[in-house]
Amino acid sequence: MRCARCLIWPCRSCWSAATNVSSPTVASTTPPTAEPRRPCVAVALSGGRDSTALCHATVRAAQALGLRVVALHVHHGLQPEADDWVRHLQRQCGRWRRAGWPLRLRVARLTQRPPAGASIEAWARQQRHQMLARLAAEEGATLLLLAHHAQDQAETVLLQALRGAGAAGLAAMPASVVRGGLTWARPWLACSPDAIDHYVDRHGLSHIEDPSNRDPRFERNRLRVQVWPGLLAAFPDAEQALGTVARQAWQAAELIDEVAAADLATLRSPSDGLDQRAWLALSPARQRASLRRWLKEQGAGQASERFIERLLSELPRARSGRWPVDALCELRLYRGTLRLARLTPGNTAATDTALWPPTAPTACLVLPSGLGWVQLRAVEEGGLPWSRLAGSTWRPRGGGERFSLGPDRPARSLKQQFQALGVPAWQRQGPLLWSGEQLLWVPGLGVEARARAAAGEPQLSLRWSAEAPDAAAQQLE
Ligand SMILES: Nc1ncnc2c1ncn2[C@@H]1O[C@H](COP(=O)(O)OP(=O)(O)OP(=O)(O)O)[C@@H](O)[C@H]1O
Repeated sequence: MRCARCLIWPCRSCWSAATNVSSPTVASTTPPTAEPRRPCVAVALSGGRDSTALCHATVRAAQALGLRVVALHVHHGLQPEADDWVRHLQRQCGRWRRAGWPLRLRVARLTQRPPAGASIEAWARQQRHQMLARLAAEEGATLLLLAHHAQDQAETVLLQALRGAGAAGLAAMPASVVRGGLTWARPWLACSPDAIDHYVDRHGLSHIEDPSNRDPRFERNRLRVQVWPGLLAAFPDAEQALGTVARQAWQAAELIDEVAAADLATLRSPSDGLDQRAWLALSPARQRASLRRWLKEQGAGQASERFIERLLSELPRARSGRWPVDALCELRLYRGTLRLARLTPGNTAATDTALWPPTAPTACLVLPSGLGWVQLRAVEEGGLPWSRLAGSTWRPRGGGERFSLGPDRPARSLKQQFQALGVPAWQRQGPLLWSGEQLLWVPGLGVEARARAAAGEPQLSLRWSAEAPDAAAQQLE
């Protein structure tokens, strides 16, 4: 029997190491099922080709090893075909179970909807991961398998590179990571999709085709359809080479993090702030790394490259100051110590003022209340007057708003105008800019006719996006 590291068929020692299970009597929690208490492996099963193959291979191996398998499927409630997929999985898993295989299917349906302005892809991923972790815990599984393969990994490296990511982003998806007691593993991360195809054909496996995998609104699909075939034709080894980039970036990221941790041990003030003088004594590379790690430890998330560079240029001369990190927190320098201040709902006004209205035309700004990001650019005509920004506010679409495309054109509903201009659905979800009760600007439609700047007046154009243009590296997918 081949081992998981050699792909497709796992061996007893791999399962034992990954599940941390040394004897069949050990199971972490009581499963809500009448199954005998055998160690349990969970497989994240979308129903697509790869996870179907992984589930099939896992159950075959598990049967020989005396393990039980639970296939976890998350119904996002976003696509009309999703109910059919569940029925397909129930039939398929039912057949395998009747054949005596130690398999059980758990399906969970998400009841929440993505908030207005959020990236649907990122929201679905985050919700799916939460749900998978919960179901795995309920089933007593300490190992969860995902079916990403070498091409998925290569695509992730490329996408991260195109976002300008550093080592942590280029490290792409880890082959295995432990979170909250659950090991998330990708046993096929070095496996080519052709090998999976071959496996699917050999075992005559049926699987679903998710039409959203071809939707060009998603950057991964554009890369897969428009770029990947040409790239492989010109560089046949691209998949392996990009996999190597990921592994090397992972090692580099680990090293950077270790150095940062050691530096932080000497930089931290007694109140968990950052000592400005000690920090300034470091080399710029170590300043960057320690600042990033400290911000992450403080709960500020992954700081953007732009933000770190700004601090590196401004902190050496600063005696005091405030730097907004995002809508929820800001960095404050006072008496030589940097601290992260969390802006609670009671004092978010401070954040809003810090972030909006902006003072420079080239900024990329995070909007308050998770409404996304906006980029500004000075323009000569057809823009919004700078003077209109004072006192302006962002609000999600409420329904009933009317918008006029030109001075002599009638005001019509946003839906009609979006349709008239062929604005894609994802752009219609952005927030609207208001001045009191006057609508100023709408993503995809632009400046409202009555708000447009006169010739010669200083003016700007706006561009909205749900995600930060240099979005932070996603470690899980
Ligand atoms: N709805 C879901 N429920 C459970 N697991 C999922 C779901 N969607 C994705 N996954 C897991 O995440 C992996 C990667 O997701 P991705 O969206 O790239 O795959 P897919 O195109 O939906 O299907 P597949 O990888 O099975 O061909 C899947 O292989 C699967 O293990």
